[in-house]
Amino acid sequence: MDKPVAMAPARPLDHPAINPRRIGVLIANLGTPEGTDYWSMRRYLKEFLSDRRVIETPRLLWWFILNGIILTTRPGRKGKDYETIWNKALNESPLKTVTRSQAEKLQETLTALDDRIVVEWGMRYGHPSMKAALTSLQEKGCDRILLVPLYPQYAAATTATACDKAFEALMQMRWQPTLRVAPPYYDDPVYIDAVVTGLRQSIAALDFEPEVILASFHGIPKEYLMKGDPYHCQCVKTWRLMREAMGLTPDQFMMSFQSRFGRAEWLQPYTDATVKALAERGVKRLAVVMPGFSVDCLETLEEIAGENGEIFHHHGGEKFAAIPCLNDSPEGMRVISHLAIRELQGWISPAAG
Ligand SMILES: C=CC1=C(C)c2cc3[nH]c(cc4nc(cc5[nH]c(cc1n2)c(C)c5CCC(=O)O)C(CCC(=O)O)=C4C)c(C)c3C=C
Ligand SMILES: [Fe+2]
Ligand SMILES: [Fe+2]
Repeated sequence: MDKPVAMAPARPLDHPAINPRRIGVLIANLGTPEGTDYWSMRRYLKEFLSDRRVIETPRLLWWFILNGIILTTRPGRKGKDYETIWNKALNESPLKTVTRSQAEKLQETLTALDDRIVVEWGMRYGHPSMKAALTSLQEKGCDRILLVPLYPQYAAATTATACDKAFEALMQMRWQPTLRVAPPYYDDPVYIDAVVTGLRQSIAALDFEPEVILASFHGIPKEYLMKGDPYHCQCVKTWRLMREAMGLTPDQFMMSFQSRFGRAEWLQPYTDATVKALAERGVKRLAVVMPGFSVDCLETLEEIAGENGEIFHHHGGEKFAAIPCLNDSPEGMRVISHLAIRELQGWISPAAG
């Protein structure tokens, strides 16, 4: 009789633990300072404005401008602006509070479809970092990860740099998860319907009917458009689709670019100049919607609701409204869930979604 063959154990006794296979979803946004004090602001601005995707000025020249002028004056000034919007209950900026809530709500929706899905949120600058979020997903056993940059319109300065940071984190991993990236959604019918529905609901709740609605998008330097960045064209398409859905003319539903930084020319028309010109032209009731921001932040709450509201009133305007972003509202979550479920196809059961 043959001797039984000794079977090698399936796994050596000191084999590292094997986690169950899960699927990760990482929602990513820009990032925000940890505090409003000088050093927190300086740390945030230094990381942000040292990014070559954001500032393309030659390195040596920019080093002197950044360290010599910007990082000495801007942290104090902008820290005061952040104080006006700060979430004092949680001691954090609204961008963080809302992004966390978006992740929690998305987790609930996706768990109902497939309990293997784990949702995390990460910031391109500051905390929680993209690396921390990706590592956490990996530690939870995710070998497939969907990255959803929460920018409806693609810009190298926002979407591409978030992807760079994610892939940079993957560079250090022995067992890299498979990474998928959700595309920009500037013309997605679900997104357009959500921003238009949100706009209609906000207008219905106002104590006035706007004569003009202005869609204000964050700007980028005009040079970036000339070099081939599609951001401008994607913003224009979002604006056109929203205008058509609202049934308004280009005079009733206008478009502009805000948040200019530095002395170079940025995409035009500028929001502050447009708001001023409208007030001077005799427009008394104005609403500003900011469809390029998935979350209310300094640029929507302080710059538009605060500064531009003042500009409008100062030049003769009477009623001004800054329309809230989609945030974690049912409409906002409808967009994020739609993107995630669509892009997860093939990883989750076809019936899901
Ligand atoms: C929505 C898309 C955004 C694009 C495009 C964008 C381009 C861009 N931004 C800067 C410089 C700054 N932006 C700042 C704040 C900020 N920017 C966005 C979004 C886009 N930026 C958001 C959501 C925020 C707010 C973050 C928050 O904490 O609430 C700031 C910091 C504030 C300040 O100092 O003014 C800077 C600086 C450039 C140069 C740029 C394109 C090249
Ligand atoms: Fe910005
Ligand atoms: Fe364009």
